[in-house]
Amino acid sequence: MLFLRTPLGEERIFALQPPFGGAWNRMHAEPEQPWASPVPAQNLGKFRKDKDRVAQKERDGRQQRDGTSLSQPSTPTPDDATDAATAKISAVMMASGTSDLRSNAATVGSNGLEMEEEMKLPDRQHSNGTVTTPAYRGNDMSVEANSAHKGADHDVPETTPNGARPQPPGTRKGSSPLAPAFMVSAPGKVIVFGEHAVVHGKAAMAAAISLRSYLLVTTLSKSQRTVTLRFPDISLSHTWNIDILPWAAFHSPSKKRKYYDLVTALDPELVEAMQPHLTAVSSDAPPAEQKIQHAAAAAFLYLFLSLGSQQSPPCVYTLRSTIPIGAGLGSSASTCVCISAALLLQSHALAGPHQDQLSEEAEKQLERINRWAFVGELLIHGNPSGVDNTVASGGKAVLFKRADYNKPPSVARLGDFPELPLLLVDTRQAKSTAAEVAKVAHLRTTHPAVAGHILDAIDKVTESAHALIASADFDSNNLAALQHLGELVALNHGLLFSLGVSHPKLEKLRGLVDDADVGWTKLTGAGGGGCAITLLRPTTTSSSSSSSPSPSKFQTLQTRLEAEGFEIYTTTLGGDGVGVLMPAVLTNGSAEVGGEVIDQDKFLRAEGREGVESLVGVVGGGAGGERGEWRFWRP
Ligand SMILES: Nc1ncnc2c1ncn2[C@@H]1O[C@H](COP(=O)(O)OP(=O)(O)OP(=O)(O)O)[C@@H](O)[C@H]1O
Ligand SMILES: C[C@@](O)(CCO)CC(=O)[O-]
Repeated sequence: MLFLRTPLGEERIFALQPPFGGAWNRMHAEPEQPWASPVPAQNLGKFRKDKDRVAQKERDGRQQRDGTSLSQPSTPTPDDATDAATAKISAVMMASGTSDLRSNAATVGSNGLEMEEEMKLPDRQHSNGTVTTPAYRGNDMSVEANSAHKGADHDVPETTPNGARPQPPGTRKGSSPLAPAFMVSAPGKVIVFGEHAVVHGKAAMAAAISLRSYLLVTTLSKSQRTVTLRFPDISLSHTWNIDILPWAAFHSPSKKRKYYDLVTALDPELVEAMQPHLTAVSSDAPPAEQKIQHAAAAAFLYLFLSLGSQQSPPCVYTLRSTIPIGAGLGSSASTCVCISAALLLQSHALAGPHQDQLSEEAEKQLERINRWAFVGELLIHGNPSGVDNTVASGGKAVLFKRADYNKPPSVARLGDFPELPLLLVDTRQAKSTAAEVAKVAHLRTTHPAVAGHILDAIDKVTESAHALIASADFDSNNLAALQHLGELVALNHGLLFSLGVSHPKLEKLRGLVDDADVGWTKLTGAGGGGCAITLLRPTTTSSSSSSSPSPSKFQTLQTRLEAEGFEIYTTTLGGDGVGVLMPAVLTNGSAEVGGEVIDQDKFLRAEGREGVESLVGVVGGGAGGERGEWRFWRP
């Protein structure tokens, strides 16, 4: 039987900050947008089962199915071979500290992004007397992408009437080396209190989990004018020709957004301009599968067109996740955070996380990533509150509230976790967040007074839980305190059930846990399937450290849960948010000089969740501890 734990291995939950209001602030219940992708449950279930099979297919070199696919980036040209070798050498040199590519960092702004805000970042005085300018130095991830970028910039011809800048076939760019591959990673989350109500302006309490998505960014030879997605978890593999993408629409003066803008809604004209480039994605896949793939592709493409430029380096973006998809654990938000962070890094709009980074600087970078991740979530969910991407960006635990969608949300970081033993179980009934959120919006239209009261009641539950946990004398080993919190958990579930977002499998799960009398259970995330959390009851009434029900009770429960086909997850609560591995090289006990270079092939070949974690996991490595090569923005 497994628990959610803090990174220190303790079972804890949050010490909360200032009180939050319960006002009914906003009815944010627009109908689902046409580009949002309700994900049919049965298909997501299939994807989860098939994850490894799909990865195998990728390994077997399955060809892309879409009509617009270009040459497979994995088939190297002689130029590629030279560039790839150079990139590997650069990566290893960087990893072993024998190369200083930082001097390349001076070129900025060639990506079309506005750079003036970045220029305002304060220089930092180090204890040794040196000063670094955060955007361009330190352990600066953005630097290396620059060389490829600059080369592209020089050779770009005038635009054609449709705004595209065609590349003459066979054109050989300048001889700058390829940017080494790098990775980003972001966590999933559990919502402890307040899901759905948070979409309607109430507060929610949520924490990062240790299940994560990992995105590998591999730069191609400049002679290839392509951008490729390889998302094997959802059987998506697609290549676009960079030069024919709708840059003119996205970069017209009235449409172009700055990398630090707060974008709270999608631009329908831009969504429209993207459509022809999405229709070719997985065009021969079954419709339900295609919806899932289109949602992910749309999120990527909108961000790529917003943050990149026609001079963006040709790249392959390979994503693998250990988070079950459509299970309420924030898989989409984690994906969007990875994409946002990678594109912002490539656009030189972020200083990579580095030692001695000031808290406010880290916060600013995270905010930037989070804002664009929210835009990705708009494409997948239609109407997200932003809590998932906020946790996936910043990690740890938060009390989140978005009263006004035109303003940034209020986010109180919950720095300290009181002990709280939780059990996380997945019904493996896949669902669509967009569909569940739309259900609640519909209920608000058909039964406004009743639905309004239910949402208000959820707000009160979150408020009470916050007050309880934040109180100085809260002790999760104390039965009375835990009983009180547990009752709030059960109340929250009952209210979510009333909103119509539970599922027979979630009720079955709850029944089994109730029968075992081990604690209090609620669904977590959007519901309609997916996961539930159980706050475990202590076996003793004393404040002893043994706060869990007896092993035999657990054993019986575990057997019964597994017999129903439910899956019990091991994870820790409150870990780091988005992280960067630049270059994509890990020690991994490798005999390779400078460490093991993580390339596409190795990454795709990693077997399942364990394989991904043991190859690249932010925690994993030989001793199972944190891998020091991963860096995080830590506010
Ligand atoms: N590993 C992944 N690879 C590619 N795309 C993914 C991946 N995980 C999620 N997605 C995208 O996100 C969508 C799932 O989002 P959805 O909101 O329905 O589930 P969730 O984020 O897991 O749950 P919740 O929002 O309740 O936490 C998928 O349809 C897909 O488009
Ligand atoms: C159901 C919901 O409240 C949580 C999904 O994880 C939706 C959202 O907040 O965007």
